[in-house]
Amino acid sequence: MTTLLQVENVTVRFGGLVALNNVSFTLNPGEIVGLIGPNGAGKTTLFSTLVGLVKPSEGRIVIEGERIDGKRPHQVARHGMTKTFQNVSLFPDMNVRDNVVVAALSHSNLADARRTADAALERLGLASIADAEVADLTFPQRALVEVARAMATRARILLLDEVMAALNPAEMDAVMDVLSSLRDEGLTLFVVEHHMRAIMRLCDRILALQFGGLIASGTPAEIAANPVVIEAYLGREKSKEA
Ligand SMILES: Nc1ncnc2c1ncn2[C@@H]1O[C@H](COP(=O)(O)OP(=O)(O)OP(=O)(O)O)[C@@H](O)[C@H]1O
Repeated sequence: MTTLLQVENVTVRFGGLVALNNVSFTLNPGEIVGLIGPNGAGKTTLFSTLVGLVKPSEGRIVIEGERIDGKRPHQVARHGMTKTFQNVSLFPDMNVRDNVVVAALSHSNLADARRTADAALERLGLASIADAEVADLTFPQRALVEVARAMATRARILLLDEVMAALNPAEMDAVMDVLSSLRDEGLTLFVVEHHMRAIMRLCDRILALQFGGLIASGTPAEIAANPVVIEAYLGREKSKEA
């Protein structure tokens, strides 16, 4: 399979703190990859680094043969990778369509941006609420509008940062069905979610971070059975739930 994104030996230091330590992995077209790890493991830093909000201290990030590390977020978006923003991405005073139009304006004039926005809303089953105010939406609708905004940038790699955080299990299942269908159409999703059930059900592959380093990578079943991951993360979650 052709590699879409290649992350090679990426290290990020904030002063003396090593937030990411020599991280390497690839993402392929049409897969959903989860990123897990305890609080402070470096998940947000990795997402921010991928989209150009944080510059790596060392390493290379390559999309289809072109280096994107050191580029700014709007340039990275033009290479096809964008990220949702945890809880803060939507403009509450604007309606759903305009929230998505704003994202599409990064590459289009207004008329094209409106068409792109309407197509994304239609694709995600949100056409009927295009004129609704964001403040009036349910949590699952908000989650899908965030995904629509990311899609409207024409990204092929969507980094989803806890878009399902506020959802109940049934709502999560509905959003996961939509995400799976986007994957089946060829989009690549890289997902941070604290709900382990969602991560395990949704992802084709999972990467586990601890103290800024990748400690494991594998299918959900492999990750769930990995003693290092259980010790670092799942064990704590299980003991929290108990
Ligand atoms: N801008 C920054 N300046 C200094 N230190 C930072 C900065 N951003 C993150 N860090 C530190 O880097 C480490 C990794 O943080 P990060 O937020 O990436 O972890 P995380 O896995 O996303 O955690 P959480 O699950 O709590 O969101 C932490 O020790 C954090 O305090």
